[in-house]
Amino acid sequence: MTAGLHLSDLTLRRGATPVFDGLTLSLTEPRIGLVGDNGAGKSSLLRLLCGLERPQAGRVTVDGQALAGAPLPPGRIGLMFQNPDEQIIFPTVEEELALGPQAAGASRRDAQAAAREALGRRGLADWAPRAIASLSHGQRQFVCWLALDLAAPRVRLLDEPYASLDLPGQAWLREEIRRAPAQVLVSTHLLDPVRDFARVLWLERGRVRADGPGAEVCAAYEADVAQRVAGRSVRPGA
Ligand SMILES: Nc1ncnc2c1ncn2[C@@H]1O[C@H](COP(=O)(O)OP(=O)(O)OP(=O)(O)O)[C@@H](O)[C@H]1O
Repeated sequence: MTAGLHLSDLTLRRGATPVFDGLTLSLTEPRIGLVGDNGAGKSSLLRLLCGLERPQAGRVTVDGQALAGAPLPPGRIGLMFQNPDEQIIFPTVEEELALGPQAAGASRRDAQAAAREALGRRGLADWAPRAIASLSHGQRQFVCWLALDLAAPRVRLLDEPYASLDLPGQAWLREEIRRAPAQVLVSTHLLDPVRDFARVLWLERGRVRADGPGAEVCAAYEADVAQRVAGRSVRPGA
């Protein structure tokens, strides 16, 4: 088995818009960051890696198994969506968190107990019966992370998980990611959470502009943005 995520010669188009054209990557490091401007292709890459998006050409394998065709065994790979409302399907926190353990074979009762235990361990016991609709956007992002943690896939893909989190929430999630017994890929516009990652990819219009240690790649991206700002050549989603 070839452990990790491998993309070979991948082409993705959306209508007339080319997103990736012949992208080849091997992603095996335990922590990988994805940075880049709006529209660079970060979400598309994560969606391809978990099979939510099908390429027009090329191949994606997860731990040696091709994504096309049969679904992956449960527990292999999971996505924390950029928008929590696209991820959450149940009306209460406890029900949502119980989904992962139930899918892995736990009884409803044991799954709900696991959900309460996970919340209690984090000082959030009172969240169990709460209606999702009563939570803020950032609080829903916590729920999405906890749901992924309880589902415990070997690979976790996080799409802008810091987007709505306050400073304590960002610190909390960084620590959760640090301790997670899984390979974690994080797409983010906040660079600090990935600066110390062994590997960060800077995507630019569907291509890898830089690939290397987080500190170096983040500094290069910041320098490029500073140069564009100084040259008045910034525009949204460049
Ligand atoms: N639903 C869609 N329909 C058509 N084109 C899309 C759709 N979603 C994204 N795209 C296009 O695909 C390309 C890659 O978008 P993607 O969402 O992957 O970028 P991103 O790097 O995640 O951006 P952001 O930082 O804004 O989340 C862009 O050109 C974008 O306009």
